[in-house]
Amino acid sequence: MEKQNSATSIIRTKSDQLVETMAAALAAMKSPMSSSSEAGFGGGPESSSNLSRKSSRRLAAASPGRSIGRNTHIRKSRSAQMKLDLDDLSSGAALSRASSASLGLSFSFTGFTMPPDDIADSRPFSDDEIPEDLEAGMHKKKIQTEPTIPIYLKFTSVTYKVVLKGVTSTVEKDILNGITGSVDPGEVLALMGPSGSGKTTLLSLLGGRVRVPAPGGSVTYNDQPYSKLLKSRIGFVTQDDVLFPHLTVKETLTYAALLRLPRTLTKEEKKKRALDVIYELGLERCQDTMIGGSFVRGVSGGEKKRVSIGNEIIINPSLLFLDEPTSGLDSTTALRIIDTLHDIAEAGKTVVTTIHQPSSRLFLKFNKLILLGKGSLLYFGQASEAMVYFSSIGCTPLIAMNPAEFMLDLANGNVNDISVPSELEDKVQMENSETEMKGGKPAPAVVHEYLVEAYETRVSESEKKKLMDPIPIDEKIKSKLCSAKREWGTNWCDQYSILVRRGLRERRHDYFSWLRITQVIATATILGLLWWQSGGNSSTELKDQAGLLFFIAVFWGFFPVFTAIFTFPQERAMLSKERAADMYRLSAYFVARTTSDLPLDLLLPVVFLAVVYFMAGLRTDAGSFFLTMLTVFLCIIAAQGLGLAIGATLMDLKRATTLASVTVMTFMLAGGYFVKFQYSYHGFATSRLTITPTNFF
Ligand SMILES: Nc1ncnc2c1ncn2[C@@H]1O[C@H](COP(=O)(O)OP(=O)(O)OP(=O)(O)O)[C@@H](O)[C@H]1O
Repeated sequence: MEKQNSATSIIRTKSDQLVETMAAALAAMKSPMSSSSEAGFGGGPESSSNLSRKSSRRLAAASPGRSIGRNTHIRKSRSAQMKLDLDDLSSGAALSRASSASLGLSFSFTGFTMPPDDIADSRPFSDDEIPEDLEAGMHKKKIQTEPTIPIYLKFTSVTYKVVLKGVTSTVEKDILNGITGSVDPGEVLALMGPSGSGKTTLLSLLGGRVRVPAPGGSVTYNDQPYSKLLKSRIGFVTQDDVLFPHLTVKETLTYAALLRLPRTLTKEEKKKRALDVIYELGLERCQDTMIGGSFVRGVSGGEKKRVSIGNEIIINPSLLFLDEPTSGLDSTTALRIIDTLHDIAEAGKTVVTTIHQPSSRLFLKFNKLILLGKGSLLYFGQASEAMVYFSSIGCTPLIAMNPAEFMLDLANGNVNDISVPSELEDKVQMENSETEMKGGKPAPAVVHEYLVEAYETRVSESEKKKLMDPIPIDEKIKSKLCSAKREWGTNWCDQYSILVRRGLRERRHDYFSWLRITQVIATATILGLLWWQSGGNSSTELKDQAGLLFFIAVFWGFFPVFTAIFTFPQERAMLSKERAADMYRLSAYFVARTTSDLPLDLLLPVVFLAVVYFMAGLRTDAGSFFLTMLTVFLCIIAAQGLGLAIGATLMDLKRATTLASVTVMTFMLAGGYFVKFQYSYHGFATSRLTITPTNFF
């Protein structure tokens, strides 16, 4: 009681809170071992789980109600600070929680309501005192998301192999060896492990992104196998941000909303949803900035990642998968993203994310954890109990370490600063050289084998049994997941028109690129000067004009084939991402992509011909000019169609380039033959050469 009173007095003023936080930091720094044990390190497994239970109780207490007003995250931070008690003061986690709460991105999926007393208490603080959240912005609005069907994800003994074809032989490579686990709505499951341990493969399998070859084991969603109907309930954020570089943040999210949201919503409502997501993810300050790419400077890495997340949460998915959402980001931005995920989960969604090397603050935010090593399961369970488990099998850190770092070291077989069980030490002494590394430590392979075996014998079976338990969900809701019809967000025509508009916006810079325009005008002018007023009736003059026509045919055969051939291979990643999310019909995409470039692709030849035709002094009547133009158009359409077809068939840049070269050579030959034909057909009878469709056919 006394403790509580003193805690209350401590939290009255802001400066007191700072002192408190500093005290916790000092305490944590002074005794690393003790603080580490409190945060869940080897020495104090109990305290680890206590701590995590405490923090989750706090989160649970904070969730109901969920009213979001101005400066939600400020309130959250104040509220979190106010809830510090003396027990927490001595713990490193108190510092972690206080700071994470004060930095945290408030997300209205969860909402956050301060008890009335807290609100009253918070008045003395002025908003000016709180530094503005520069990266994430302030979050003021609450997304009105419809309730989604909760999805319980279970996976048992998931195995996955690939066949590697060599020159002389084929080998099977095991990527995943019997991975079992589960995650419920409201939870965040983290898949952790060293590089190449199989995190992305497992995530892709769980997200239904890897279908061939069929994996072993079973993956169920509310006890049902994967079906295409789930696509609209699953959000999948890939490791690389697959976004159009020339669209702005707002355009990206608006087009996603227009294509993905159900027909029941009006266009205006869909646009509003996009804006809401922008505010929710703190992207309002960069909403009109281009995404950017290799050649265009755009939004920052953290903002790009948030746009990718926004692209998926816009559909209000029941299940959200993320592949390394924090890689390449600083720890504060990473923390904000994980906070966002946490908030999404609290709104009843199921979240699965891979993570490379989380800070201890991040690590504490995960509900469940899967630790993988070389494709095998080293741990599955509550993240807060992972340290308890490893200490129970005799592995504890010898120095203060971030729990994630400790586990990754273990998964890599690096036990330099880790105490290993006597059983493993004995093994090293008995078997000697092959199993022993420098300094008497066991070799990584031995450590890996020990960890896999330990998990198999101590935990695996009981976890598998737990997965047999029925999920606490109504049969009606369960059946709803399977009975729903696959529905497109919009009809074919709307999909077509949205894709055309999006294509025009994305490529507006290409169309009006001065480089391209200058290239065409400069070529036309040079040709015009070389063939300046070349008209005449002599055979030499006609041969001369034949050369010009050959050049025009090759130029307008070459140009479109090369641009068209790369169209589909270049958008391959985007196409597969969007098709995997059932955003539109394949036919709508192909027709839109094929036709959207055409008007602007036909504009340049008009400019080109207007310059060359009159400079070279070809036949000057309108009929001849327009027929020549029509012939060039037909040439372009044919070349473009061919280029698109090749690109679409191959979907591979390297092969497409080879085929493009072959096609261009063919065009050159065809152009040569065409001019030769013209020449011999007209002979010396015509005074001027003109390409006309009649001659062409
Ligand atoms: N189709 C494939 N063909 C050959 N090897 C593959 C294939 N898919 C995955 N692998 C291999 O499987 C292993 C696991 O790959 P995965 O991408 O899942 O690892 P990861 O844990 O996500 O790695 P990272 O953290 O570096 O992204 C790697 O060694 C990878 O080379």
